[in-house]
Amino acid sequence: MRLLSSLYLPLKQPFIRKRFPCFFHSLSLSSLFMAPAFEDNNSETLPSSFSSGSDDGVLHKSKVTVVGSGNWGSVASKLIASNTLRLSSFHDEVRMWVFEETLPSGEKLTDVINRTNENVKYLPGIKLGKNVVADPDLENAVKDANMLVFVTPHQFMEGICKRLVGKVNGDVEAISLIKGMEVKREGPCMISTLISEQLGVSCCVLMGANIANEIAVEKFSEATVGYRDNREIAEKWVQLFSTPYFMVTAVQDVEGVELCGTLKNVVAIAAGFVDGLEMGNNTKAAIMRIGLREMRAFSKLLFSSVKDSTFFESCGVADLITTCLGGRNRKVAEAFAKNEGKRSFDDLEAEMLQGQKLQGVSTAREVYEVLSHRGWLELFPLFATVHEICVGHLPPSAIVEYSERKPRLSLLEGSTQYY
Ligand SMILES: NC(=O)C1=CN([C@@H]2O[C@H](COP(=O)(O)OP(=O)(O)OC[C@H]3O[C@@H](n4cnc5c(N)ncnc54)[C@H](O)[C@@H]3O)[C@@H](O)[C@H]2O)C=CC1
Ligand SMILES: O=C(CO)COP(=O)(O)O
Repeated sequence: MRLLSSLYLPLKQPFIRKRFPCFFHSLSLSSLFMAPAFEDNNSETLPSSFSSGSDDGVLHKSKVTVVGSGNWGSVASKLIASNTLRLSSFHDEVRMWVFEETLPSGEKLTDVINRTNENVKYLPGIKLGKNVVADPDLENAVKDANMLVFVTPHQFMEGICKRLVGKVNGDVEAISLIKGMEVKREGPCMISTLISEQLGVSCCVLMGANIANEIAVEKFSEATVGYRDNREIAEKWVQLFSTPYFMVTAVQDVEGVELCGTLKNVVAIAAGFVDGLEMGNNTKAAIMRIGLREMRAFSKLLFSSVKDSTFFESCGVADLITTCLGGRNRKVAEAFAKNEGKRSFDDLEAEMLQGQKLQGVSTAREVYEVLSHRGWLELFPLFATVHEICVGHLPPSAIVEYSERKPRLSLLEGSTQYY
């Protein structure tokens, strides 16, 4: 923790010291040996307006609503709520929209969250902060907000956006924490684009190596905000999420950041197959390496603006690693392979995740649709094979057999055109 935090000292120190004096009291490590961490021009950490204390004397307070209350949605609400209490530029209250459900006790989830200050279903044992107010009414939850944080499983976002058309304030800024995409007749559509287009708002993204249960107990992690052109807004999102144990960096590459978060879930499914078949660490590392290459190639084919350096941020290689080691996609894919594909992902998801949702299986299907439609299947053997295994066209063991398909492999390995 001390070592990781010191990575940020040269740029973040003034702000962090001002806000969290106790945390930094004991930090005195020289950061000299960390210098390479700042050589990358793609990373833009907190700028001066942020570090000079922009919360002081601000006339207009921002009101935050979190749309979503699953595992990550609840942790995001906790992070945000700790900051809105501290920073005078935000209203204290954080409204959290809850997809209402009745618990086995007969009580409504929303009532229990508001009574106990805990999301007993999706994040049991963690206090969210007394200023988090659960609200089952979507329109009511967003009506006064000017900062909207979207964090639901991606398959529900189209419906949510439709319900919100014309219901959000004119001055709203949005951010998506959602890892996934939609595929429409016109082609792939990132969730941040869906939000922007449907609601007429600008939308940043926040992705990273962020297994929610670890952040819930305040274990150190990093995250990446991706923004399009408005750096001030990106600063505000960084401010809203940053804590001593959650270090946020902003990069000007929305598509790159969002595609990293989206595509790593497909690679995590592949890693789970490898684990289920007990193929060992070397095989898993090979899958991760090839997966990272396909992530980068796919992203750059879709958006030429995507930056290579984004793949070295938390949203890139770090998220890939953590998800392939400890994520839900990996875990359920492991069980799928152990059962030799005889039990469906839907079944296993319901049994193992108790209401939490996988994103990797549907993302593999969505990616496959894009690959088929554009004639790119041969270029992305890992992505294609993951989908074919998920739908039962290939056995889980095919996850390493694809490399024997010589034309595919030679394209993947030899091509400089796409990499
Ligand atoms: N859990 C994690 O560790 C992380 C998750 N994410 C991403 O965050 C996004 C949200 O995931 P989680 O918060 O973990 O959710 P989750 O998978 O824990 O929970 C599922 C959520 O979906 C809701 N839901 C069920 N049916 C619905 C419907 N018809 N309409 C709307 N909502 C419905 C449930 O009420 C619940 O809040 C996903 O894209 C995920 O990839 C990103 C980083 C970490
Ligand atoms: O996105 C995640 C970690 O950054 C969580 O991944 P899983 O959905 O596979 O748990």
